[in-house]
Amino acid sequence: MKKVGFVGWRGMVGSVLMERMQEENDFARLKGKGVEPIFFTTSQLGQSGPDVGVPVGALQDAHDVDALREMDVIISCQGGDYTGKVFQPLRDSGWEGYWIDAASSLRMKDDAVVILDPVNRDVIDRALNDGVKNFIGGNCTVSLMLMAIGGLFQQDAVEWVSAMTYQAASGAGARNMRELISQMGCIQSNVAAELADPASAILDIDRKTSSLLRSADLPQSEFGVALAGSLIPYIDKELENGQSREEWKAQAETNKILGRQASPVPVDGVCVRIGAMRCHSQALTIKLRKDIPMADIEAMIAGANDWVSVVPNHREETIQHLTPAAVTGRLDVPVGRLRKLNMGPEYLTAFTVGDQLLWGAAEPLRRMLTILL
Ligand SMILES: NC(=O)C1=CN([C@@H]2O[C@H](COP(=O)(O)OP(=O)(O)OC[C@H]3O[C@@H](n4cnc5c(N)ncnc54)[C@H](OP(=O)(O)O)[C@@H]3O)[C@@H](O)[C@H]2O)C=CC1
Ligand SMILES: N[C@@H](CC(=O)OP(=O)(O)O)C(=O)O
Repeated sequence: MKKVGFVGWRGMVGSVLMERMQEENDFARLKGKGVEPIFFTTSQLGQSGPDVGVPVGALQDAHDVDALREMDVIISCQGGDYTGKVFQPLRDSGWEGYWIDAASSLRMKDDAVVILDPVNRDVIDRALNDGVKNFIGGNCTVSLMLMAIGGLFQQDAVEWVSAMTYQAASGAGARNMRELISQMGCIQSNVAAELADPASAILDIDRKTSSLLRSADLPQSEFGVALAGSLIPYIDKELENGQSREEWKAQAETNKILGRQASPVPVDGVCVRIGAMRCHSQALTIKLRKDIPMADIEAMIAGANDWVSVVPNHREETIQHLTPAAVTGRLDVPVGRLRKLNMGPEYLTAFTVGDQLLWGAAEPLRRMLTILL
């Protein structure tokens, strides 16, 4: 009997993975194929495993290399620190199973493939043929950009892309999502009396709110500053070249996913945290290699995979279908605001929204497991 080990299954990304696997009946399918799921923990050793519709044993120790060595496949949503501690000792012990990971630590290693199968199934299949054993989920923003405009890359129509992002609180973690809502609540309650009085002066409301946004009274232990009523134009660590690490990932991971590191397409922009819950949005400026008619561009984009759709570039359709509120919790990746820019017929703009916990994190891992088993 084959064994799949799950680590990090109760965290935010792991919970979405569990939800998706149950929605798709994956555990029953795996059971039918003689595959046993084993659940690991870093903090709840011996407690009962989750209810996933098939019997699972007690939780095992996620740091026990001997227990991990029994697995044919390990899927980790536990985070980069865990991968840093466990992955190499496990490989050094001679373990030859498949390692599937949500964390970024191993993404750029030569013996790892960044997985996004609707976009790079060919790269994944080649790697499997070549005996590659490490399959790592991509950065959420990059994966969602490629789900959206992968069709243009498929046709080699893209000379460069600039992605200006609007990233949700969930990308920073569960505690940050809670803090965003707490900030919103705090802002509202600070001016509740004025809001209840239609005669109150808007500039008084604004003054009180602005002062709260800059004060220590606003909950900000996670973000360090206000996100609600504001934004944060910096995500991840600072690099010496002036990019944030999140911005650096755009070109590095896009080209690795596409298997074109030898002739990379330049991708760059500014990554910004905004007060959305779990959908990342991106405004893209795309320099095409040549002038392509809009109808052909829309067909290339819409035909690339089963989840992308083109939203007509009209106000009503846009505000109904191209927002985090509309897309959250769904696998759909709408792309809209498509038009040529004043700069010339090779300059295309687009706006896209995607759930960063689904295609941005859990779904590529789930599908990789399905490819393997
Ligand atoms: N957040 C995101 O948007 C994305 C994250 N990733 C990557 O995925 C990895 C995991 O991220 P994320 O899911 O946000 O991490 P979480 O912090 O939500 O979960 C990580 C681990 O924390 C432990 N934990 C401790 N207390 C709790 C609690 N109360 N509820 C749930 N879990 C708890 C769990 O381990 P245990 O059960 O062993 O105690 C859990 O597996 C990271 O490497 C991240 O970089 C990748 C793409 C997007
Ligand atoms: N950095 C992303 C989330 C994330 O975890 O990215 P990565 O998997 O590349 O570390 C964000 O904040 O939105």
